[in-house]
Amino acid sequence: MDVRGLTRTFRRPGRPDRIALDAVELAVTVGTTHGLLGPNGAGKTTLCKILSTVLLPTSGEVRVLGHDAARDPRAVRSQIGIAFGGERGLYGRLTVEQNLRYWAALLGLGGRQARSRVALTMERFGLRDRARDRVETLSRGWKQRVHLARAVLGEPQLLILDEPTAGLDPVAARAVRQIVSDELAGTCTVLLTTHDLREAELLCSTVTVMGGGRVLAAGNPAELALTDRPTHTVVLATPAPAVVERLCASVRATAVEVSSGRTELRFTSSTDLQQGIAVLLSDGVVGFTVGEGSLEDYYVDLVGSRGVGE
Ligand SMILES: Nc1ncnc2c1ncn2[C@@H]1O[C@H](COP(=O)(O)OP(=O)(O)OP(=O)(O)O)[C@@H](O)[C@H]1O
Repeated sequence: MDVRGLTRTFRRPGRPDRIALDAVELAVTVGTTHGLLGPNGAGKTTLCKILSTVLLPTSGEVRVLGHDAARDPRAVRSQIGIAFGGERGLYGRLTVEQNLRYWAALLGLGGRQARSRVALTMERFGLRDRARDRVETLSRGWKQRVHLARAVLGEPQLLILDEPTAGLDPVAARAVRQIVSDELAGTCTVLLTTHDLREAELLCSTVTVMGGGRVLAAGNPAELALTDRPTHTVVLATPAPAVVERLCASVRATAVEVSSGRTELRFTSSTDLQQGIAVLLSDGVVGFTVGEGSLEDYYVDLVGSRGVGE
């Protein structure tokens, strides 16, 4: 997938145009899982809609699986699967199996081929015991599985997942993430939008952070997490200003007040971290948690400093 200089402007009668995408560049390697991150209004959904040929770009080049998405939308459509989540696209009165059979028919599959494809997909997504349940009776987590199953029925080469775990409880979210990592990753290219940065770290080999319609950063999540940032952090459970002062005088560390009464010590090497912990323990401070640089910290610094949230 290759996006160059992509711009999308929405005309709004009586009001100034809204530039949803502004000179966006995106390159995703075939067979990998790529995360699209960014605050509300960043342009993620607009970009997904253009990639899936639902929306035309205003200008720029969009190549999906070797085809021009604007000029040759049919070729793109036949090779992609989309899961937008929520209630959209599922028929509540039909059972899980009927929904999938219906989609198989729309894909042009018939008879034995449709039956076996649907059965296999239900098996892969843990839906076999729910096959006869009406979709309207399922919880959001199970509905999301049906969405994913529906999206892969046509054996797409590119799968676009728009916030696949949004609104799910932690157990259901983990089950969906497991399906993405165990069943989908590696079988096709996956483009996933999410606000859950831990999820992006777990599932994506590369991410693009968007803000205000532009690309703010792109790369491997673990590498981004450490860009211009501390490698390790120690958060103290209770204030200990005298100890923190002593520690910062003898070890390469910076102390940041992250919330009232909560101090975070930031280290840029594991040697400094070890020395810092030794100072804390020798002063009798045992209430602290050690963390590593996270994508979330990086994201909050990046997006916060640009003021690109809605
Ligand atoms: N049909 C439309 N008409 C006018 N403006 C639109 C339209 N669709 C999207 N926008 C605007 O384009 C910008 C990008 O919206 P988009 O939905 O792509 O953001 P997003 O990153 O997906 O946000 P979220 O995380 O909330 O889903 C927003 O300012 C939005 O208000």
